[in-house]
Amino acid sequence: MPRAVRIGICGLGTVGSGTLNVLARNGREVAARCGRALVIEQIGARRDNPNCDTSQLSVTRDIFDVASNPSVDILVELIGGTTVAKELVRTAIENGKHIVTANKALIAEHGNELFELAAQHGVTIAYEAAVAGGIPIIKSLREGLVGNQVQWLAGIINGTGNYILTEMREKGRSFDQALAQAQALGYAEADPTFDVEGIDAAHKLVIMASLAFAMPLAFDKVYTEGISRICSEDIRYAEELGYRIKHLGIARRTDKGVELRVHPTLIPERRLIANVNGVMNAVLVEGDAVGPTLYYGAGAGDEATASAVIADIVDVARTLEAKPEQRVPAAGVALAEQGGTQVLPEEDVITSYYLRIAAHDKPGVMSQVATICSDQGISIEALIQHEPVAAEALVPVVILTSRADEASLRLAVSQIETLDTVEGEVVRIRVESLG
Ligand SMILES: NC(=O)c1ccc[n+]([C@@H]2O[C@H](COP(=O)([O-])OP(=O)(O)OC[C@H]3O[C@@H](n4cnc5c(N)ncnc54)[C@H](O)[C@@H]3O)[C@@H](O)[C@H]2O)c1
Ligand SMILES: N[C@@H](CCO)C(=O)O
Ligand code: NA
Repeated sequence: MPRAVRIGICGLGTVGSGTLNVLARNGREVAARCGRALVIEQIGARRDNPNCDTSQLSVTRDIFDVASNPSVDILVELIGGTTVAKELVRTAIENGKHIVTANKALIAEHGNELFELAAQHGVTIAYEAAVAGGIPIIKSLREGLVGNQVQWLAGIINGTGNYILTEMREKGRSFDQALAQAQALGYAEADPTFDVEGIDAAHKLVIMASLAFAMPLAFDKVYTEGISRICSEDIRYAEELGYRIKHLGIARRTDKGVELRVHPTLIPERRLIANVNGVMNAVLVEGDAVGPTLYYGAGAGDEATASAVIADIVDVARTLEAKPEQRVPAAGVALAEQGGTQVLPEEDVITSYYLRIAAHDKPGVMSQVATICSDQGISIEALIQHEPVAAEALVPVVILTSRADEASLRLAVSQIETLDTVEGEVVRIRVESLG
């Protein structure tokens, strides 16, 4: 029997406490599967967490004690953020420790540099919990789909955002009420604007894209749009047209580069992914050999995320004595084998659009809108016009367009907004068939 693997856990919040609790419950079976004992050598936590029991464990208030503890083999970083966390991970790597992290911000923004450092020191960085919580999507992309050229992937990869959209649609809750609930349940980031403005999803998207397309992490190149401007009437009108609004991260291989985008999206309601609700996440991956595959599960929460953290601990533990080149590379390929980061400019992305126009109830509006669209090569595929709620009130006109490039659509929208018969900004949301 190989010697026990010694684990140091930094951060005892939602995920840290969840990890301790799952290990306390399932540790024996996990160790049996791993083929070696798992010992929690040290915990680094600012304060005790009443949700877990550390009375039998060695706890330090200084997380850097864990990074320099010669008895720790694997440092599990669960503090979040990109400043102290980066310093902690760098220090631990320089001290020869393997890293397990749930921190997508850290990997997305500093992964290129940290992978390089880890390679120099012959250690690995595992980050399954960083994307889609408990769903083993990193392992699927990096190992299960290794025989494929991934064509595209699309995912609901922020549990908080999906929870908010679901609560708004199903229970008529306000955006703010639903967000407060997601925070109380431990789903939201320390700064919840990361969730609602799409930053967290962008972090996760680039991590998946780097694995799917063997490219360096390119967080600064993701087009990012959040859900904070989605209102309940758009959710309702989308339903009338047979669609659901979901916040998607999409990465697609094209001849001109890789599309990397996060934005609210109308999806046909018959698609499985359109029916992924609450905190659940789902990622669709289209491989050239396998075809479409779908991964579904809890994208956030203490024990669901702990499931991924523990899977990583076991992966690292199983290859603790292996030579670095015998391990699955953290980036999916050796860093020298990564291709370029040619990302398609947003102006060139082609999709259909949902447009909502607030129009005065006067003859001729529709023909003016149709002419503007047709001048840009855009046709109108569906249209619904609602009754004004009161005499003189504005009429919501909802349009689904044909596929158009972003630049043409922008031009059409700006012309529609200048019409005398139209008030305010046109609401526009991309539409994807995902078929
Ligand atoms: N909550 C989830 O569902 C979830 C899911 C997947 C990934 N993540 C990621 O996991 C990480 C942790 O998230 P969380 O939800 O557990 O956050 P959290 O805020 O609940 O926990 C973080 C803990 O780290 C501690 N901490 C921060 N800086 C510290 C320092 N310098 N020294 C000692 N302790 C320090 C905090 O006091 C807190 O207890 C983040 O990177 C997050 O993005 C969270
Ligand atoms: N805040 C994140 C946690 C999981 O990464 C979410 O809501 O999806
Ligand atoms: Na995961």
